[in-house]
Amino acid sequence: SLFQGLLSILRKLKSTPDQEVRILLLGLDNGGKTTLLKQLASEDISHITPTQGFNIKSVQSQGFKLNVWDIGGQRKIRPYWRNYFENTDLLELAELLDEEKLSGVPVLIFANKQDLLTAAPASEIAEGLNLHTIRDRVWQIQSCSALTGEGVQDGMNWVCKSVNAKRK
Ligand SMILES: Nc1nc2c(ncn2[C@@H]2O[C@H](COP(=O)(O)OP(=O)(O)OP(=O)(O)O)[C@@H](O)[C@H]2O)c(=O)[nH]1
Ligand SMILES: [Mg+2]
Repeated sequence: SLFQGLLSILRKLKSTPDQEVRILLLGLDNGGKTTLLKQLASEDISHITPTQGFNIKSVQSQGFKLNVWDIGGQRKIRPYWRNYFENTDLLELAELLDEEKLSGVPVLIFANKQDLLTAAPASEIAEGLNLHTIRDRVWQIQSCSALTGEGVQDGMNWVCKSVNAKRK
């Protein structure tokens, strides 16, 4: 299928040169991943529909080429995540952290939609996800609004800083 073709291309892209950073944007549907990615690339965010597969976008930041993979989060798409990781369900952060192929990879959690009064604050999300128990890698939680762009670049700056530190 087209999807399998895409996956095989993505697998070939796996070896990433030094100045390039591969970022997986994972999360449940409607979380704002695509909006965040488009905001990052300074693209129009007014006509975004649920992602039926992948979006890949490259953005330059701090001398890095960030190759961001935005993967659809709808329940019917989530099973495909495992094609990439060759693992079963990866619905939980804990499972992602256990994934051998992602060992030591810095983790950034975006607490998105902070422009909404009903949004859970980052501190609450950090507690709910037990982030303080993560000891095997650097992690960060970043409040943001993909709608206004607030916090998005700050999050990516942290990513660049962490990748830099890891490669030195
Ligand atoms: N208020 C508010 N709405 C947002 C924000 N970010 C995204 N949205 C809205 O949330 C909805 C879903 O956004 P998407 O970017 O499509 O979400 P997604 O995570 O890519 O969803 P899937 O592709 O289905 O996995 C859209 O209506 C966005 O406009 C935000 O920071 N604030
Ligand atoms: Mg999307």
